[in-house]
Amino acid sequence: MKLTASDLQVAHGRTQVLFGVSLELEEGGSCCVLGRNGAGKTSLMNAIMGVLPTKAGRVLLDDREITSLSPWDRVRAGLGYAPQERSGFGGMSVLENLQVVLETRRDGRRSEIDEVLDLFPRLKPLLKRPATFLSGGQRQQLAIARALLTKPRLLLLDEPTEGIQPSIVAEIEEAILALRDRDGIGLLIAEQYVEMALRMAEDYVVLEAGNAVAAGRTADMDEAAAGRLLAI
Ligand SMILES: Nc1ncnc2c1ncn2[C@@H]1O[C@H](COP(=O)(O)OP(=O)(O)OP(=O)(O)O)[C@@H](O)[C@H]1O
Repeated sequence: MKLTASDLQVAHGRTQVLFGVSLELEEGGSCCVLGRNGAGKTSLMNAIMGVLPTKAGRVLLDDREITSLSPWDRVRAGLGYAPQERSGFGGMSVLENLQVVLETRRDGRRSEIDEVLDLFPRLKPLLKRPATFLSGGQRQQLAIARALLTKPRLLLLDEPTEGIQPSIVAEIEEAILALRDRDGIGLLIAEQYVEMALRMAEDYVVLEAGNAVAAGRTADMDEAAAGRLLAI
């Protein structure tokens, strides 16, 4: 499923935060949205998901315009989202958090929960634990697992390893790469660090103050120039 975002403009109240951002992601492709704090990465993800209204611009999945669809209809159209706040229901157990997502689908099979747990085995002994008592890394794994249970063809991940201890970061990266390379799921990843982008994505876009200021293939990235754009 191809994603096309063209000329997106987004405002929080009267403060405009995206000034016409475009990006394209081919079926099964992977793209990293790089930018320092406040550059607009989360706003871009939220606009693509329909969580945040757009002032102007369009979002297409293949040739279908989804700009006016609700977030839920975008999920049904094939987008999955693990947001930065790693939402989920804190008072509910890990298993219940997975079950409620599965139950939103008519064709959900119980075995799908086992499949996502195989990807994140660290969650297996924690199934009865309320989500609120998970560590940051475990909550991120739960957030990605929940997104996967919507059966996305394209997964949006907002800073999936931010603030997480290094040993779990490696596990999360490994799982994300398996989704890309084994399952062919497209990836759009918001990220602050160039090294992560180089490992996880074929394409990149750099946002600065709500504008896309550089883009290309990560293999051809001028790391020094990208680093300067991201330096505080
Ligand atoms: N709810 C809001 N109301 C007003 N301004 C907001 C709101 N959310 C974000 N902003 C502002 O919009 C701009 C872009 O924020 P956004 O969260 O999209 O950036 P980001 O690149 O994801 O940053 P971070 O890495 O800190 O998450 C920032 O200037 C931020 O202060």
